[in-house]
Amino acid sequence: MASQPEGFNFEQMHGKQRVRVARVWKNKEGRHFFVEWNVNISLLSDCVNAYVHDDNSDIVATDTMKNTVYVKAKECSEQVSVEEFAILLAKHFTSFYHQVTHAIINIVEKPWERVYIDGQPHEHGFKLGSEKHTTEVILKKSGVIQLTSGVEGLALLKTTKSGFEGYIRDQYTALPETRERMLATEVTASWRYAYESLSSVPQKPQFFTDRYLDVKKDLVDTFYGPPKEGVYSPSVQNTLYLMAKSVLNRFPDISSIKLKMPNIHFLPVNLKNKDNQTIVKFADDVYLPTDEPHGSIQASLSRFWSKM
Ligand SMILES: O=c1[nH]c(=O)c2[nH]c(=O)[nH]c2[nH]1
Repeated sequence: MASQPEGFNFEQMHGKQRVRVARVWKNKEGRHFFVEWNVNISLLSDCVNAYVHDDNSDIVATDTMKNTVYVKAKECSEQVSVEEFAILLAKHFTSFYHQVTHAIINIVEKPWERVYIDGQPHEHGFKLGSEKHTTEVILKKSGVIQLTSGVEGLALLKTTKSGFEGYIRDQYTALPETRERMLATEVTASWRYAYESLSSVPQKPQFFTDRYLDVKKDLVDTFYGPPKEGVYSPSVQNTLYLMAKSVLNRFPDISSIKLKMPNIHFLPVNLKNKDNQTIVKFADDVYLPTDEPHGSIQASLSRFWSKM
């Protein structure tokens, strides 16, 4: 929220970060459903008087914001997706408080998954998976919405069908060109939905959870290619682009996608002993895994116009 106290340009917002909540739902058959969320709230309201004077009368206390997360979780009698929960919080803050003009809600869902015992789904047992489902909702009082979903920590690796050739070679270059290498990354993706107003957001229960799983599958399938033959990657850049393009081609209600794909290096191992005899000669088999330094490659792709 921008304002001009005492002739200055001034921007401010306040909120509560890292509000952790877990919620259990039980169906009639006795099956339990479980989520754990880490919620970040930022509210924009005209509370310049709190900064400039000692007048807090326009402030929603951040402690109140924290309590609201638990009240709203309690009120969700049916299971909701992380996107739906972010939207209902944003709706609450922008409608309940006349002072609040915008709400920004970010949530990261911890990847608890139902456990399977001897192939059978457990009724109330969960284990921690790997990648995390994220969302961001920016809602204005008018109902104008920006809805983004994403995935964090999606670790992917393939042991062949990757190379890197034809790059600038100069006196600083040591890297040999190759058509045979390991390709490993940890994808962070966020995609923006084209829904522009609260009233156009799909209401179907679990719509956004299904969409999250479908987008993730599309990203993963494009990275690997078909199970038998795979697909050759000439660079992380090209693979990233194909992944982003595939998502936009498949999902008309997604208007843009941003991908971060660090190039996590596995270094070939070649070892000589003290007498200069080779004891390990690399043949695309023994690697030194590293996590730093790593290449950092990121891009975003968006439509010129919405397909919806
Ligand atoms: O796919 C790659 N992209 C790069 O930009 C790069 N740079 C590098 O050293 N190795 C690679 N690999």
